Amino acid sequence: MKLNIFKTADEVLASLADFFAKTAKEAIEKHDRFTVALSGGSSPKKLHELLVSDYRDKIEWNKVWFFFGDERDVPLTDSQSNYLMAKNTLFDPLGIDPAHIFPVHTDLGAEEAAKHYTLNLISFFDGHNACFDLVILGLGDNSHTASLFPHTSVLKDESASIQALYIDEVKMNRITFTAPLINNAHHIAFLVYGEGKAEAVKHILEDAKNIPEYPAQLIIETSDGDLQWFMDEGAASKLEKK
Ligand SMILES: O=C1O[C@H](COP(=O)(O)O)[C@@H](O)[C@H](O)[C@H]1O
Repeated sequence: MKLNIFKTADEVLASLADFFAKTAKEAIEKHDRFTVALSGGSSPKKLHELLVSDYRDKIEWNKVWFFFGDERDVPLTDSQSNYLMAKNTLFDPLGIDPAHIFPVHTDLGAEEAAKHYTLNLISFFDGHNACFDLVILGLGDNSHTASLFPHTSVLKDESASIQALYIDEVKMNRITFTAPLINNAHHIAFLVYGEGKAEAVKHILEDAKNIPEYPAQLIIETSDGDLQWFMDEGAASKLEKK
C-alpha cells in the first residue's frame, strides 16, 4: 500500500488525476480499454473538473468505460444520485458516449437494480469476476467507503458482487460493490481530503482491526493489486506513521 500525502487538496487532486491518466494509458496499451469505477459523494467533483479541464486531450476517452462503486436508491435525476453528479461534472462536459456508462438502474428498485448490475458486470467481463483497472473510493467520516457502512450485513459478504441494502444511518437503500469486488481491481485509489476525515483515516490505517466499526479496513492490497491513498495533510494529521 502506498500513502501519497500532499500539503493541499489541490495537490492531492492533481496527483490523482495524473494517476488516473497513467493507469488509463497503461490499460489501453495492454487491452485497448480502461474500466474505472467512480466514487460518489462530494470529494470526486473537483477531480472530475480537473480531468475535464486538463486531460481532455491526454486520455483516449472513447476507450474508457465508467461504472459506479455505489449508488443511492434515488432516481438518476435526483440531486443525491452519484450518477447525476458524474454526468454533470464529467460525462457531459467530455461528451462521453452513453454506451460507455453503466449507471445503476435505480428505477428497477434497489434489489433488482443490484442484480441487474451484477449481471451486466458478468457479461461485460465475459463471464469472469469483474476486475476493474481502477476503483476510486472516498471515505466517510464514519469510516465507510462505497456504501459499506458500519454494522451492516454486507460487510460479511464474501462474494464479488453488487448488493442492495437499507442503511439505517442514512435512512435509505444503497446499492454497493462488496469489498471482494473492490479488492479484485488492478488499482484502488482512495481520495480523501480535509481535517474532518482525519479520525477515520487513523482508524482505517493505524487502529486495530475492527471491521464492523471501520468498514474501509476491508479494502486491502492483494498480491496482484495496487492500493494507494491520495490525501492532504489535514486528512493525514492524526496518523502517527507517515
Ligand atoms: O455516501 C457516500 O459517501 C462517501 C464519501 O463521500 P464524501 O462526500 O465525503 O466525499 C462516498 O465515497 C460514497 O461513494 C458515497 O455514496
